[in-house]
Amino acid sequence: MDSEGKCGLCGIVSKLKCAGCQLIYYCSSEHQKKHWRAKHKNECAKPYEIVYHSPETKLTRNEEIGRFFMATKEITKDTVLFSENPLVIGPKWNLDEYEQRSVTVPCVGCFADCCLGQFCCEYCRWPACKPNCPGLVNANLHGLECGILRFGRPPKPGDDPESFFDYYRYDALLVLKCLAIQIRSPDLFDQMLNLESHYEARKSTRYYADTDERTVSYLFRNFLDPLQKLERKEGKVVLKVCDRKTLHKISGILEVNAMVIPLSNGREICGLYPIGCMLEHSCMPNAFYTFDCSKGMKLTFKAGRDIRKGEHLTTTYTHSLWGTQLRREHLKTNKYFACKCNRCSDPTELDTFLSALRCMGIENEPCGGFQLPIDPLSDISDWKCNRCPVQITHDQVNFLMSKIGEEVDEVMGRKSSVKEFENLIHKLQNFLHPNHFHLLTLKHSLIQMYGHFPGHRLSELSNEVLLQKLQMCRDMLAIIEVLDPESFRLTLYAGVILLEQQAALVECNRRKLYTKKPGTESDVGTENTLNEAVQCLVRAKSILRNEMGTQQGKKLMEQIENALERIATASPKA
Ligand SMILES: C[S@@+](CC[C@H](N)C(=O)[O-])C[C@H]1O[C@@H](n2cnc3c(N)ncnc32)[C@H](O)[C@@H]1O
Repeated sequence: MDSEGKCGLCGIVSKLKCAGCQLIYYCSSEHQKKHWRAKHKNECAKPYEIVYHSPETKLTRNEEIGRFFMATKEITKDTVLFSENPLVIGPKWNLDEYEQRSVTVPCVGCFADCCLGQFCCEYCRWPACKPNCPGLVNANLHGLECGILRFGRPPKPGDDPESFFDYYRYDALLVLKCLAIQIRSPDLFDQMLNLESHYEARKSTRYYADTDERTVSYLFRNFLDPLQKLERKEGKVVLKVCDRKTLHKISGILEVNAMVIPLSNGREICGLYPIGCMLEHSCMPNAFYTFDCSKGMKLTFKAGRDIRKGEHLTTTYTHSLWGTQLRREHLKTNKYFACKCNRCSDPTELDTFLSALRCMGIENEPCGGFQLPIDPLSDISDWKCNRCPVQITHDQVNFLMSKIGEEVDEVMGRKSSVKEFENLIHKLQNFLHPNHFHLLTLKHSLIQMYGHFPGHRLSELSNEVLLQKLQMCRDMLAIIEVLDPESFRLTLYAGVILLEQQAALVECNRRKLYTKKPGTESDVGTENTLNEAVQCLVRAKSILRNEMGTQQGKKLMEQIENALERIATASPKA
């Protein structure tokens, strides 16, 4: 029987198919031509399609996920899925209190660090890195909002310093830039407003209240009210769409869709990519993206592993090394959905035990088992031991986790000593599974302190501590292998561990110290230790290949090359 499907343009059931991709049906060649010009020429032959849920396109509906990408054929690992230039880029829209009151701010032209009150754009007086920064006259950068910012009344030198922080709220700039898109292209503006904002759900949150004061009222008070006053006076309209609801909607769109772009100066900015943001979330995704800072922050999505026909293309919106409860809370609060992926659904998190707590047993007599959530997809689930009948309530788990979280943040947030890290790890091991994500965070720092901190250089470490460092590296890599089996997400994190593992192995070799063979109880000779060190570096080089656009990736690669050279020089046969 001939196959049939709904016409890509009008939805009538038809038999004629696009000869190129064999995926889209048409009722007539006229509709095929129209659809080709309007849309399909950009999609044909691509190994995926965007599945819409709008009534006009009559394609598969998925009310919960909304629009998403689906593979229309097999896709092999590393295939470039698409590249896209940003619709808009700008300073981060979500600054913490410290950032809101910093005198170092991003240049409005190029986002380089600059000092409040030093240089500025000669038209709107907003801070710039230098008076002739090329970004100031670039229509896609500062050109977008400069005309509106000129309506403001900036503070003058000698004014109360508070008035500078209050006036130059650069976290509101991205919202203003998005609003200004309508001046350049009403179509692009409509496309932007068509992105998901979760406007209704967001209305009852504290983000809405914060945005109302910090961004919406601020923009009207300083720039948009004066602009609208002039529009009324002169009978001309610059911004056809300019109301509080639209600004809130744009804020929601940024919250749900904007991507964070790390710059080489260490600063982070945000970009909106209307195609890129269509990928749905999974805590075990199959695709990843990189930014090319030399090409206007062009985004490129690639397949992280082989993807089967019919699979949704997925990326991660949250932190892969957080435990399930934290990831799900983050997604719920910031992206307004409850993740139900395989990893979230499994109490053991794919046997990593990343969130597991030690069971205290009956009458504080530990049974050796671990407490895991009974229903990991419920926000109020109680937990039960995987060995004895003891259960603990959701409130007890929450209380313990928030106390532990505070202690970890406190130690991580300042220049803590090796001893302080060691002590906290020692203490938390009484409550948490050795793989618990809080312990991983602390151990990832500690392995970088062992070998580098004064008094703890490699040659100064005792044999016991050196072997401990090696073991921590091996344990962490084993977890990463489960959470990122194809090595495309946790690459910098893993690269650092591999480099440290290599350093520990080289030192073991120098001391003629035998190490445990991974996964067994037997020891490994020293010549194998050096081989293992080289393998670590080779693996690190391979997994870092997609990080070469980042400053951190380049720096790490340089350290890896140097380490390889050192080993080759010291032992030409290794
Ligand atoms: C960046 S947008 C993705 C595009 C969106 N689906 C659309 O139609 O505009 C993120 C939103 O998509 C939905 N979403 C993404 N991944 C999801 C998932 N795994 N489960 C449920 N909803 C998801 C949520 O509504 C989320 O706030």
